[in-house]
Amino acid sequence: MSSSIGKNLKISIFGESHGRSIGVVVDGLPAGIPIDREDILLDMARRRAGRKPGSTKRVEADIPEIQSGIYEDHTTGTPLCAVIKNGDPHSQDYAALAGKPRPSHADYTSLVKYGGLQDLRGGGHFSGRLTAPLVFAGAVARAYLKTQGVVCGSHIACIGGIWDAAFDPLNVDEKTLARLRKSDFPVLDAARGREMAERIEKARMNKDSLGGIDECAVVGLPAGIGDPMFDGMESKIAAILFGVPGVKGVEFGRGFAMANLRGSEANDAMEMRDGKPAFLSNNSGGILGGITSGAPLIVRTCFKPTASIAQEQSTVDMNTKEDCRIVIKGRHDSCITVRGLVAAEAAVMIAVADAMLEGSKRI
Ligand SMILES: Cc1cc2nc3c(=O)[nH]c(=O)nc-3n(C[C@H](O)[C@H](O)[C@H](O)COP(=O)(O)O)c2cc1C
Ligand SMILES: C=C(O[C@@H]1CC(C(=O)O)=C[C@@H](OP(=O)(O)O)[C@H]1O)C(=O)O
Repeated sequence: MSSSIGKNLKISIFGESHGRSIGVVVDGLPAGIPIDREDILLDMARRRAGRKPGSTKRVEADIPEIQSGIYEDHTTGTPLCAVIKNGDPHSQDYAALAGKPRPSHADYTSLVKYGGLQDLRGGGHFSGRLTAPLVFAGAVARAYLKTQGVVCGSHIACIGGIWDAAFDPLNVDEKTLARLRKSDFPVLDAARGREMAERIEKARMNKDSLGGIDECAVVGLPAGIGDPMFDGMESKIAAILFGVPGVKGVEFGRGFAMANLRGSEANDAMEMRDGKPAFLSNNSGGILGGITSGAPLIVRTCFKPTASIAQEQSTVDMNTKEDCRIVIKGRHDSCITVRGLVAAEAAVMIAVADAMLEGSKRI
């Protein structure tokens, strides 16, 4: 099933952007995970549209209504279902777009696949709105990871050519991760953050959009989590990340920059420190052979510029089979990277929790 994923922690996301509601079923959670409602709501609020730079003006409460799986603030061990209402759809914004695919949204491909039977309002099931239930599932995964001493956080690494400082890949400070989680525009260097926000506003004024990169770190992971080949940490994480709408690239550690390094520069040398193996660098991003090394896991996610821009654009009329021009009305993010960060972080936490819930491979 395309909107379901996971081996040990299974998630299944349902709904359409302008339907009655969206939601998720999370299965495979152990019983007894303490669930702090406020902490879940913090992640929901971080993703929610609003006054964040680059955000759509669509106003949704994004309060998950728990249907099952949590009792007296603990997981019960049975399937957890949460439903999130859609309260503010403006479906009339999409009426003029019927049969005229927005360039670089999923309109064309979904029309071809479903023959026009798909719900095109607000992008339907393809909408970034579906990351609200993903973020809920991620927040539950966060609660499980907390019981294991594992913490995850992110910052905006790059928007519109402006780069934030990078995480120190060997030593990601948990206090910094906590601070970033409380910020509407999480960056390590505030001045760079202001420049990014200005670029987003400039793009919006020019009826345009911007892409960007988010950097996520997972700390406290023991060495030895994950599996080789197709169930490796990179595969698991990337599989969920590429399910987030707008994601076009994922890299771990030094990622694509590794292409231009020598082995002597790229290798993460080791030494014994206080009787334990330790790394002198972390270019591998905490993963070797698909298995965690014990160094922080570092993953960067590239979001494309939002497809729905306000400029007039060329497309085709699928009904008349003629070229045409469209002007997209409605409320759109001018930079997905800002709110997408929370969805990317959720994807990483779900994948890591899935791997941690795998049984031991040794007697
Ligand atoms: C949080 C979030 C918000 C998004 N907001 C918009 C938006 O307002 N307008 C838009 O055209 N695309 C938006 N997107 C991206 C589209 O949903 C996405 O580009 C589209 O479904 C096609 O999928 P693809 O880009 O992965 O191929 C958003 C994505 C996310 C994760
Ligand atoms: C609703 C959300 O984001 C939406 C994601 C989105 C898209 O095409 O992905 C398009 C817009 O939808 P609409 O046209 O209905 O306003 C965004 O507002 C949300 O994140 O909660």
